[in-house]
Amino acid sequence: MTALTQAHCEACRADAPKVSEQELADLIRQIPDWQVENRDGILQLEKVFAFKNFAQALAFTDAVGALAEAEGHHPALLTEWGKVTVTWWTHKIRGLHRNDFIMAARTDELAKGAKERA
Ligand SMILES: C[C@H](O)[C@H](O)[C@H]1CNC2=NC(N)=NC(=O)C2=N1
Repeated sequence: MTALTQAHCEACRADAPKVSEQELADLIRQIPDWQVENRDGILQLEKVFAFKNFAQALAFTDAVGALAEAEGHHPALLTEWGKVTVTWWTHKIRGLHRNDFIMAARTDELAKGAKERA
């Protein structure tokens, strides 16, 4: 299986299966800093990224947005002075798909790059 950071999203269909409990347990271990949130029965992956100021937070937001557009899979983004909250889930299936874990891992890669450029 391709490492999450090297993987790409598959086109997600409304009848795609959510990750099983076992898959969730295996996948969350690969992105240990992310929290699994349950919002109205919808499982989501969430992480807060810290930055020196708003400009860096905004630049990271733009980078995540570009990744989302490239992969056709989009997060919720809350951009504030010095921090960005990123939330991934698959709207079509109202839950978590492997795509969400791929995008969380690739979001971490972008954050590393953002901090190095700081
Ligand atoms: C038509 C478009 O490709 C779909 O609506 C995509 C867009 N981006 C998406 N992003 C996420 N997170 N979940 C989806 O179900 C989804 N569907």
